[in-house]
Amino acid sequence: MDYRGKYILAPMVRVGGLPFRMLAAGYGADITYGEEIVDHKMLCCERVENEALGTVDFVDKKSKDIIFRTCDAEKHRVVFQVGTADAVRCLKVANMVAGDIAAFDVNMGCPKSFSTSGGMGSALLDKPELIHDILTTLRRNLNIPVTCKVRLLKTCGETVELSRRIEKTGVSALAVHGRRVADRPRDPANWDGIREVVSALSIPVIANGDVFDYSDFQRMKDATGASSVMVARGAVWNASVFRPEGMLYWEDVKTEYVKRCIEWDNNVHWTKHTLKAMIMHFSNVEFSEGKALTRCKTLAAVADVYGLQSYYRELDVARGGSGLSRELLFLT
Ligand SMILES: Cc1cc2nc3c(=O)[nH]c(=O)nc-3n(C[C@H](O)[C@H](O)[C@H](O)COP(=O)(O)O)c2cc1C
Repeated sequence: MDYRGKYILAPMVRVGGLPFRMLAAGYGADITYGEEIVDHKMLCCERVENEALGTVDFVDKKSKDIIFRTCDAEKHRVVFQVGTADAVRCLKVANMVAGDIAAFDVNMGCPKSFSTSGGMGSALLDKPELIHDILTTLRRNLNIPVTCKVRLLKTCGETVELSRRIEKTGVSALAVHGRRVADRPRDPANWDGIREVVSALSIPVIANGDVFDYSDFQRMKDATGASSVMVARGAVWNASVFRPEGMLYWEDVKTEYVKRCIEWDNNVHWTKHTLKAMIMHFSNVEFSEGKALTRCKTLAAVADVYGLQSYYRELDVARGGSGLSRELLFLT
């Protein structure tokens, strides 16, 4: 995987499933990260080849929930992001997925308590020895690129020092979210802070924070000197942010997203969550569309809200009545 000159879909919990990644890639995303998945959760999974859908699924052995779904078409660009605080567990997860992905990333930036309370996410930023242990273990044992994603530390000097230590582990790239742990999403991302890291390192740096428009990708590259640029919220609000020709109307992008969810038989709860995140930016989930979505219990019902019931049925028939048709049985 070459990390230079790439426009990248950021990891996003409950958003970055296969349908959203394929949607973003269709609009031009070069690399697409999956959502962070905690190592313990992955270790309860088994790898299943889903012939009806043409996907590889990592399925929880007990609940049968699909924890990670991918497919051949994205194998060269999908990055699996793990939440971990332990090198051995992390390597076990990496070995499970390495044959199905392009690169393996460790989340060192999440400030949410569900992550930090387990010593994961941004809690790792205070533990450079553990970071070293995790990254060198992965590097020694994997044949695919290993990367990590961090936030800025309290001072520029601290961020640069940690970034240099990370570089020494042999990672292929470092993603830097230009906010500190205490910053809120509404606080402006500190592009100058990212530039300091870029100046100090030789490996590609992926700059992240406050890209909302296609022109922002180049603006951020120019301002930071970063090799590549990553976008999160801008992509949720309109995944066609990756289109060089300009963004498409957000309602049309939303309908395309529903089609991708039907195509890849997405979990209905995740589908609704992402659609609501899209709606919230431009409108209000208390309006009729949001209320109709809240009532949906199946993907077929979501398809109905967006006038895609025949699309849903066509795909189901084409698959000879697989996972989708099972869902329809519940409806009748
Ligand atoms: C809905 C949502 C979910 C996120 N989940 C993750 C995640 O799983 N892993 C991660 O490293 N960062 C996660 N983030 C942080 C983003 O990847 C990104 O660093 C942050 O939103 C800043 O980029 P932006 O200004 O383009 O939104 C998430 C952000 C959002 C909005």
